Amino acid sequence: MATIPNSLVLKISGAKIVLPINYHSGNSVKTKLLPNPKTPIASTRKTSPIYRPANTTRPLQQIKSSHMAAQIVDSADNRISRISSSIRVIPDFPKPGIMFQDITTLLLDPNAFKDTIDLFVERYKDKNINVVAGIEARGFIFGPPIALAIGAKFVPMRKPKKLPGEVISEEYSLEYGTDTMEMHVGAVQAGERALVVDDLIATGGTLSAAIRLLERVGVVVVECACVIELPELKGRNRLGDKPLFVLVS
Ligand SMILES: O=P(O)(O)OC[C@H]1O[C@H](OP(=O)(O)OP(=O)(O)O)[C@H](O)[C@@H]1O
Ligand SMILES: Nc1ncnc2[nH]cnc12
Repeated sequence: MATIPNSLVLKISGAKIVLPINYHSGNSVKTKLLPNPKTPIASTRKTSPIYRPANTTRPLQQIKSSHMAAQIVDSADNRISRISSSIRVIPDFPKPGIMFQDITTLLLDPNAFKDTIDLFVERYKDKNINVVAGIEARGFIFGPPIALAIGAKFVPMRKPKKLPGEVISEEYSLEYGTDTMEMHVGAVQAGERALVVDDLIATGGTLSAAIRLLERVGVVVVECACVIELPELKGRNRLGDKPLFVLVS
């Protein structure tokens, strides 16, 4: 059986350089090793939304629409374009027709990851926030560094049957079916001020469940923050009067 190479070895001036080879095919993603996002790759984020035909494209759009409440990211801030271009889009994952916004390539680029956290910290450091509520799973990546930097506690909002203590739960609707989010009883106190963090808002069902869960116990939800918004899905309409701050849409 033929062996498929997983790296390319170059010798330049006596130095040996090993370059990983990435394999992509159809809707099964066979990535041996993810590329450094600084390396130009065809699938780097040039289009955004999912849940629309995988062959439609539109130019990258940064945050500047007036209808987006309280969004003061300077569109001239080139950190936003670096963050945007470090997010990889995988067509047809996890199923045909979906353009999956893959933030793992952003995490491979320490500058883009740091810029992402810095932009959130700059926005929230003086907002008297006591709680950063992070949504499983990808909200657990961005939430904790923000919480540490602004001096807030981190509270995980988890999928069912993951938290060992007593929980309160909130059911929410997905595009197909329902899911449940849980939070430990006693993790937050009435009157505390929370920021809800996730990587992405699509239909808004997940963030709206997190808001309900926190408000049920008297927490003030100051804002929701995501790296990515899929605006076509109008998820922010499900957040009621809660402001949503996003870096890339
Ligand atoms: O706005 P919505 O339509 O509710 O979708 C957004 C949610 O979907 C993704 O999580 P997913 O449910 O795929 O879970 P995962 O992070 O554990 O993969 C994403 O990380 C958000 O949490
Ligand atoms: N298009 C998408 N990419 C990544 N995560 C998602 N969650 C919901 N839609 C998504």
